[in-house]
Amino acid sequence: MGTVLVWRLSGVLWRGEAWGHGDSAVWMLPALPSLLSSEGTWGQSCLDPFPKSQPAPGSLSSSAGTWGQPCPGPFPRSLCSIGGTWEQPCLGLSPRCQPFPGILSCAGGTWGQPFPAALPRRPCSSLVSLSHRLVWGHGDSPVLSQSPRVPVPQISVGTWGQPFSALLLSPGSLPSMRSLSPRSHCPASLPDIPVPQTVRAWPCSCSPCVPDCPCPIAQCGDSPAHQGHPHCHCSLTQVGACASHTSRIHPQPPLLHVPLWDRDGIGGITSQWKWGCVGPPWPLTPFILCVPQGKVPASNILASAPSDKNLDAWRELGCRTTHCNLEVVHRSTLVFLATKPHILPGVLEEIRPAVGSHHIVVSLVAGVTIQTLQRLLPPWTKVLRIMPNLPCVVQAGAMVFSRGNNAGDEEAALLKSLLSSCGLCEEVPESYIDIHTGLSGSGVAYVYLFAEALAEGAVKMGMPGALASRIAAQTLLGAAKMLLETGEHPAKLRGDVCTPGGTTIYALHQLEKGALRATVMDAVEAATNRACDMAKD
Ligand SMILES: NC(=O)C1=CN([C@@H]2O[C@H](COP(=O)(O)OP(=O)(O)OC[C@H]3O[C@@H](n4cnc5c(N)ncnc54)[C@H](O)[C@@H]3O)[C@@H](O)[C@H]2O)C=CC1
Ligand SMILES: O=C(O)[C@@H]1CCC=N1
Repeated sequence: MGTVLVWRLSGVLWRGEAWGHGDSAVWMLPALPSLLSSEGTWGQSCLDPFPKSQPAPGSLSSSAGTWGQPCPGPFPRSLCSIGGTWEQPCLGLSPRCQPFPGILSCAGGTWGQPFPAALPRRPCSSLVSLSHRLVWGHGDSPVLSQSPRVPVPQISVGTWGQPFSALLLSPGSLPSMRSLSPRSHCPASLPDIPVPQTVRAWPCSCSPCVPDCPCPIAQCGDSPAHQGHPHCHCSLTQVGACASHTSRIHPQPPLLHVPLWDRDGIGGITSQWKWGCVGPPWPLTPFILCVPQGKVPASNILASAPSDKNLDAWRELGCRTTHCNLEVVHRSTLVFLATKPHILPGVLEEIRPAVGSHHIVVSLVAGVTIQTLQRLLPPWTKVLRIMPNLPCVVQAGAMVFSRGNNAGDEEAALLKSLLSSCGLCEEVPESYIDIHTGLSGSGVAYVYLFAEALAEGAVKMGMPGALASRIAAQTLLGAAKMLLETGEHPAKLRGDVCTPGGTTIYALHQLEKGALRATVMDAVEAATNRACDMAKD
């Protein structure tokens, strides 16, 4: 339990209860909405440099002291996160704070227990929005289970590395731990999360050490993208030759030897292939997953979502479903991410500990860049980003995709081969993906609007609505088919329709007066910009 203390803050004397652990002693001031440390705010961006000594006698939680006891010595830079326990001095590198909220005790560790794996070294996050989740802030990571050893007096809403909210809950109002856990839906039989078991130097090529290495990323260790970079061929000997590398630690991918897939060459997928889909919209994803084409048996597809809303429809197709995202990752090798964009970071944080080097993760989430996906997933993850459109459902879709650092020709060819049955599928530079979203992913909706308007015009002139809709759709289909089959520019085909002085040119005149062309261009631009902006949200 914390100690009751009087503390001077900004010239005002406060009586508060002090408690804390990890990088900072924390002064919990009942009168204030946040947890304040003497040199900062709990959970806010770390002070840099971090104070090396405790600010006052009676402060808490040093490596040598215990919770709630005065600190007998200098404050350590941080408590242990690699190779030791929370309440022992750090044995290795320690991050100052975790950027990702909600990671459970650093991928598998428990409160007061040794951590099984290295933690990612990343800068502290700046002040960002609150997580929706309730967490215990502790040490370098939020912890979702109550420590039996440390009677933390309060829980607050927030996450490590992020500001705590004004709300402090009393112990009596604590929700049950089960409801706090993102894994609460997971079956008890779920295998252990395969966290990396070893920590050793990863072959790397910091430019000061190995200037001729083709790896383009200079800042080894500080850049997640560097770790396991496919173009990095330096040997461990070279790494060892570099004094500045000896202290660098890179996580290794989990040592899993799961057969990837049985196939007869690229694209010859057999029924062994295991697909997973986290956050499945209906009906787009199952059709992208080739269920109707029989490329992948429905029973090999496992989809997860928190509610049954969309899952019912998946089950009707014969797919398996679960409410546990981790289960999808555990049981699949190809994992599609298809949640709404704002949900995705939380989902990545949840599945991250289970992602191994055998997984191929394909995101179809609009606006979320490969860089973001790679940052939020382990450094060895093979990431691809794809943007489909709704007509994939009738095998007349238009898709583009790009690959991340670890995805090679094989993964790209595999994806293309599988998804080609849903329509056009092209690999493009990533910068085209947002444009494709504006042109085609969203573009389908503009065309539907146009189809609706065509039909309504006909209804206004006296045609029954159902017939008008069918004719409008057939008109669009035929016009699109001619574009594709003749290869002509649309302006040429439009000219072919216009009889001089006839009906079409009168209609086109009206459309030009309504600025149809400029409006549609504006629409594509708006959707593209929105996709770019979503990446920054
Ligand atoms: N609808 C379309 O035509 C296209 C959609 N997309 C992308 O597909 C994604 C889904 O879009 P919508 O069609 O609006 O989807 P939706 O709302 O139909 O589906 C989202 C799914 O995510 C599930 N979900 C919510 N929270 C979750 C969690 N924590 N874990 C796992 N699943 C969770 C929901 O239950 C739902 O099944 C978006 O990222 C969008 O950008 C991409 C291209 C086209
Ligand atoms: O409206 C959206 O954000 C998604 C992306 C493309 C189509 N629908």
